[in-house]
Amino acid sequence: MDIYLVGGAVRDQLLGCPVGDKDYVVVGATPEQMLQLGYQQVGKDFPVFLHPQTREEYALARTERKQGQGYTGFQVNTDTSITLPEDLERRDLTINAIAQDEHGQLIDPFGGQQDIQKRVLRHVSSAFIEDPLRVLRVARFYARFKTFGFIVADQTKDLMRTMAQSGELTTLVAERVWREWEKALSTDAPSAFIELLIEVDAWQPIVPELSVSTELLSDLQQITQVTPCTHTRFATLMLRQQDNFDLKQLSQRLRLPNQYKRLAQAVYASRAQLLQPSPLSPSDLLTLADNTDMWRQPDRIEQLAHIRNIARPNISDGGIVEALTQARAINAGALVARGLKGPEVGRALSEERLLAIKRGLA
Ligand SMILES: Nc1ccn([C@@H]2O[C@H](COP(=O)(O)OP(=O)(O)OP(=O)(O)O)[C@@H](O)[C@H]2O)c(=O)n1
Repeated sequence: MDIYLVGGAVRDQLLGCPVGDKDYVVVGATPEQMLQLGYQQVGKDFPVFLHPQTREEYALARTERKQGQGYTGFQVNTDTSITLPEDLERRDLTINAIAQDEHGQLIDPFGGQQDIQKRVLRHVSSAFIEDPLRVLRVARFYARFKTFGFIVADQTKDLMRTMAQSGELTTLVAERVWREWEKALSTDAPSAFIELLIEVDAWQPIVPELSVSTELLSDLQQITQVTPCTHTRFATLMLRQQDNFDLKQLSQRLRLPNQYKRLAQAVYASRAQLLQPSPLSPSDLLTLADNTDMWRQPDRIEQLAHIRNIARPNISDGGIVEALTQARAINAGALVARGLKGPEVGRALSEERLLAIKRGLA
C-alpha cells in the first residue's frame, strides 16, 4: 500500500500558510488490512480510518459517481485497483488535488501547482457538479485566499451557476451550509464569500431572507478589520435589513447556533439606534443596553460598540464602552440593601445606570 498526504495540508504548505488538519489517501489497501494495522474505521459511507497514534485521517483511494438527488446518491468504489490520479480526479479544485509522497515528492496530475502560482481556483473535472456543497466551498476558499490574489476561473463559475440553477443547493443539510458560512466568516474577506455566491446566482437558494447591498458588504468588510469575532461579523449583516426581514426563518434555515442567533436578534432589534445619524444620548444607550441584554452579557458591550462604530464612523459617541461598563457595575443587591422593594428596585437601577452612563461619557 502507498500513503500520500493530500488536500488542504499540501495546498497550505505550498502557499506558505500554517498547515491545519492533515488528510492522507491510501492506495492499494483493503479495509481489513487497515484494521489489522490498528487503524480505526470511522463513518459508514466512506472508508476513512484514524491512525492508531496520531488520530489523523486516512481515506482509502476512491472514485465516486453520483446516482440520485441530494447527498445520499453516491456510488463509492474503493477497489484496491483505484489509482492515486483517479482519487485526485474526484476532488473539487486543482489546488486541493495535489498529493505528496513520503519523500516529499508532489504528484499533481491536474496542474494544481500552476494554479497556485497563477492564483486561480479551478475545478478539477466536470464531476465538480456532483456535489452542491462545492459551490459554498469555492466561495469560502475565494474569501480565504482573496488576499493572496486568487480569482475563480470563468468555467468554474459557469459550473457553479449551473449547480445553483439546478435546485440542488436546496438539498444541502443546514449544518453543512452553516459550517462553510462560519469558515467564511473567519477569513479576512467574508464579503467575498457573499459576492461570489451572488455572482453565480447561489445566494437566493441558500439564504433568500438576507438582502445584501453594497453598504452591507462594506459594513462586513469593515467589521472584519476591527474584530475577529465571527458572531459580531455575522450580526453586522442584520444592520440594514428591512422591517419585513424574517430572522426566525433565517436562523431556522441555517440552524444558527444560539450565540449567533441571540446577537443577530439584538442587532436587528436595535438597528435604528445603531444606525442613528446623531450621537447616542445616555438614555439611548440605556435603551440599547436594555434591549440587547447587555447587563447579563458583558461581551455585548464591545460587540455592539464595534458595530455602532462601523455603522456611523463619523459620529463620535464618546466612550460608549467605558460608560456601559460602569453602568453594568451597578449592583441591584446594594439597592435592595437600602430597603427598596419590587418595582422600586428596577426603577432605581435604571436611574443609577443612567447616571453611571452620563458620568462615563463625560
Ligand atoms: N466537497 C468536497 C470536500 C472535500 N474535498 C476534497 O477533500 C479534501 C479535504 O477536505 P476538507 O478537509 O473539507 O478541506 P481542506 O481542503 O482540507 O480545507 P480546510 O481544512 O482548510 O478547510 C479537499 O482538499 C478536497 O480535495 C472535495 O473534493 N469535495
